[in-house]
Amino acid sequence: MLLAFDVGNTNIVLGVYRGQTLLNYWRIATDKSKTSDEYGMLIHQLFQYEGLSMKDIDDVIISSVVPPLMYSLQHMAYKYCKKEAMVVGPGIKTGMNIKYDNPKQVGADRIVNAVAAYEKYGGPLVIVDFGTATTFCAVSEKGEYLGGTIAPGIKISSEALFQNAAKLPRVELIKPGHVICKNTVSSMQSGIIYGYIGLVDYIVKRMKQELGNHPNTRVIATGGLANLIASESETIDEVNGLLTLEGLRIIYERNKG
Ligand SMILES: Nc1ncnc2c1ncn2[C@@H]1O[C@H](COP(=O)(O)OP(=O)(O)O)[C@@H](O)[C@H]1O
Ligand SMILES: CC(C)(COP(=O)(O)O)[C@@H](O)C(=O)NCCC(=O)O
Ligand SMILES: [K+]
Repeated sequence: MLLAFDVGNTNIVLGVYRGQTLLNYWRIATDKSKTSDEYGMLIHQLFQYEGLSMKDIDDVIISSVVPPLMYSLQHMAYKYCKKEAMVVGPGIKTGMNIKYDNPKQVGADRIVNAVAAYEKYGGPLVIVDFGTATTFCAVSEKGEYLGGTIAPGIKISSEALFQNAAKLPRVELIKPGHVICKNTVSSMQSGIIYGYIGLVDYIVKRMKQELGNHPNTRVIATGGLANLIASESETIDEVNGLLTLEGLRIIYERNKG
């Protein structure tokens, strides 16, 4: 079995594959203060609950955009799975030509998403990942990673309103159904969610233009808050919440000894 980790700034998504089949996946909080033993025990319990054993893990792959957590997770893999983790980064074949000024600068999660989406849907592609930040990535018809856009995430945008304006409360991220709102909470919900739908559709439209208005450009959304926006966005074709785990499995296959 393969144990795959997608370490984001808010959540770690981990999944277990037997061959190409995803047996289970879980979402746990990203906590920079947790030790390798704490992660080991947490994962041990998640496994146990599903009748799985960490002793059956043959390989571990990690993609992370949170460098301070790498030591704990790598050490956890070593101690509890007896495996050296494969880490998405320099030296790993992704099969994708990265056209960033400095390819090492691109977040590993963005490349992993692009690999999975290109494998599944072909190019050209736009991938939108609604995480702590919202990232947009463009992939060419030939499968080159062309670059993209990084915007403040939905949750952190709404937290910023709450934290910086004394009379604005923390609000639940639900759609109020209209934009002429008659109270503070729905006015904020409208600004955050409908504002965000506008942001997404505008960036995607511009990205499609820069991709040459190719008629077959597909737009795939992923990440914790994808469904909230995708349901009213005019540009998102499909939500695939498991894109990052799928990309990790594919990259593992391309690099295993
Ligand atoms: N299933 C879910 N339903 C609603 N919100 C979610 C869900 N999963 C994650 N979130 C929220 O979505 C945001 C982004 O989550 P995630 O995609 O895990 O981010 P990251 O990859 O940056 O860790 C977070 O604010 C998180 O609280
Ligand atoms: C843009 C990100 C913060 C998104 O991370 P996430 O929201 O998934 O936690 C991450 O991909 C990152 O740190 N990227 C490095 C900068 C870049 O991609 O150009
Ligand atoms: K992510």
